[in-house]
Amino acid sequence: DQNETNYEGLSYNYYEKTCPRLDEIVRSSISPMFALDPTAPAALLRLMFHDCQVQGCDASILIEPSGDQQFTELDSAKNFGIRKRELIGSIKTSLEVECPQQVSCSDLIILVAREAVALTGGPLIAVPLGRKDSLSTPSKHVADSELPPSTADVDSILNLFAGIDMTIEESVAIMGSHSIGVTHCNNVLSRFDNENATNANMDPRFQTFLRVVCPEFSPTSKTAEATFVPNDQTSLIFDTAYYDDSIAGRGNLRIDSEIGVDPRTRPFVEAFAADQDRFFGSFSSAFVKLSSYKVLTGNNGVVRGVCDKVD
Ligand code: HEM
Ligand SMILES: [Ca+2]
Repeated sequence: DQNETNYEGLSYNYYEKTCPRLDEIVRSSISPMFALDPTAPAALLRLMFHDCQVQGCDASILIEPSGDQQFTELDSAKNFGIRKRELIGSIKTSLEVECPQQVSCSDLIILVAREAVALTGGPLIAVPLGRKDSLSTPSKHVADSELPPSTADVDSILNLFAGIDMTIEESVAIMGSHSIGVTHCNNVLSRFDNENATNANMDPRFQTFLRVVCPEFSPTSKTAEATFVPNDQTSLIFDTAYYDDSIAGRGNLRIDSEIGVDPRTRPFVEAFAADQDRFFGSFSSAFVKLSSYKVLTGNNGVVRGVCDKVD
């Protein structure tokens, strides 16, 4: 319930005294960056998921290699395509002027993801704050095991999100994140194998389109890693087109297609395709759950001075 002051140890007025203009500063810093690169909001929404999914929302994904710590989360192949992390660091730098040592990098990741949704046409989500950043060194191994593979199916994502206390409706709603952004060709090649379960519910004309854009046949080839397809028909706008595409067999990934046919998820895909308000409502509660996953609060973490280094 968003009216509660506390949620998982976080609160809706956490920076009221220590950084009262936080929301404005974040918005006015990020919106010119988004204007400069309209594909950046998608990158930052995905960044939130990939941070939260690996040892909780603790900004572990931002840590750069240093000293004897040579491998970081970014070295995991599951983090292929993660981009724009540097924008968090640059907002942190401007925040340090007005609110030195106050705002955690993990809260910034959430606030920026929230702006990414709002500024592309989605709901403006009230998010509870007060996360602390991790002190532990980041692990490629944990990223490998905790992030879903690009071939994930309905069973596996319902399991994953049930672990974050999401309903099936919320699980289908959070997948609506794929309403913005891109998928690189290396992640869609598995869907050309017509004997394979990964290409269930695929419109043959859509497959033809994908084959034209993604002609490389080795997923590790440089061409496959450099070319991409849009996530839905309106990939710069946060809307319900993702659900229309799913129903029509135009989903890029196995999960994008399968939610449109699986009897557990299809009713919600249809409901969201027909009712944007319902999608936005369910998305908002799912976003708060995901962004509160295993957070560090109080003395369990720190406020890093620089986002890409463990203090
Ligand atoms: C749990 C099942 C999920 C799977 C299997 C999955 C998989 C993927 C894959 C393979 C890509 C393409 C990356 C690339 O080729 O560059 C992608 C992109 C994306 N994902 Fe997911 N994802 C899942 C859930 C989520 C969630 C929960 C969110 C957000 C809360 C999210 C947000 C995004 C966004 C915004 C993009 C576009 C990124 C960009 O344009 O750079 N995904 N996802
Ligand atoms: Ca993390």
